[in-house]
Amino acid sequence: MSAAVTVRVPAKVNVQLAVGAARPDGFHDLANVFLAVGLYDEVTATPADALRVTCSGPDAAQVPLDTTNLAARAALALAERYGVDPAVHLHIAKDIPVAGGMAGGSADGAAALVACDALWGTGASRDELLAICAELGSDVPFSLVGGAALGTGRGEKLTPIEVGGVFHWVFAVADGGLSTPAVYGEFDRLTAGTEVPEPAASPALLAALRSGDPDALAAALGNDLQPAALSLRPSLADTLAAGTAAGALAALVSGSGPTTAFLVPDEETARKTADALLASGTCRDARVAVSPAPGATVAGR
Ligand SMILES: C[C@](O)(CO)[C@H](O)COP(=O)(O)OP(=O)(O)OC[C@H]1O[C@@H](n2ccc(N)nc2=O)[C@H](O)[C@@H]1O
Ligand SMILES: Nc1ncnc2c1ncn2[C@@H]1O[C@H](COP(=O)(O)OP(=O)(O)OP(=O)(O)O)[C@@H](O)[C@H]1O
Repeated sequence: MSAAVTVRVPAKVNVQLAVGAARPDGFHDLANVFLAVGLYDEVTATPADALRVTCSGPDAAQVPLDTTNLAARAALALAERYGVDPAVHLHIAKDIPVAGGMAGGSADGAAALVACDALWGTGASRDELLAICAELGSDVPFSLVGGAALGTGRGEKLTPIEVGGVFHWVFAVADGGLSTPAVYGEFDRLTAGTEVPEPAASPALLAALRSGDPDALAAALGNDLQPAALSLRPSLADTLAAGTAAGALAALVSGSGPTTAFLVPDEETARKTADALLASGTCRDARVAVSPAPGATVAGR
């Protein structure tokens, strides 16, 4: 057995993000329908003299390498809970857009947790790992489980959702990121003085996922953070329009943005839509991916 563990972990898109009013703790109750998509980071954990994080990939310069990195925080949380020395080198091979609303940091947190658990033989149960994930961030538990799930509470309480087929997506990567707290703050500003309804999962959306029917899913997609992301980054409207004109069934902001997501009927339309988005000059990159994708999985050791 080699003394290194590599874990592959997917990005996510929120096919429904229903946001309630701000809670006293500053978080928002959600009905958050997560779908894991096949864009992956890989985290490799290797024994070392001290905790160290490195990162490779086109966006690596934007990733913090100190203990604010969610991968480092995951290793520290696991080590503390099981009385292990957290001396580990975590290398992140980053392919998920950074600060793009696709849970890239959360993915690395979940992957590091699974990798360190395997490396250290802590024997943590799935529920114990999920509890650590929830402490690290609202999106982290979903990065661990993957597939599709409804997240309630602040998004950390998961119920698996059945998906009856493969969905094809294009993701337009924007220049620069958007801060998740800033987008929730803008949601609060835009909804101030209005009655924000209790968030609830859409039965039509759940049925569309179950049936695997992309037209039905296109009709049911929704993101309550989209007006806030567009308010902070008005140019995203041009990206949404370019993807729709290129033949996407539906277009929406991915989570807190600024990545935009385009649901397309098949692989060929995905490639054409990605080409058209790039040619439109309204995004920095366009990535093709399928869903659902498996959660954090040991890929090699
Ligand atoms: C937008 C989404 O990506 C959709 O899945 C998530 O709701 C964000 O999840 P995340 O990045 O894991 O967020 P966390 O690290 O838990 O919280 C960061 C900040 O986002 C805001 N936040 C997050 C989750 C939530 N349900 N309500 C919130 O208001 C809070 O200001 C919080 O301080
Ligand atoms: N491993 C990591 N990879 C990327 N960013 C990280 C990581 N750890 C911490 N961060 C910090 O988190 C911020 C948000 O990055 P991330 O890529 O997770 O955003 P996001 O995809 O918009 O998150 P979410 O969709 O969960 O709201 C970054 O600007 C960075 O400072």
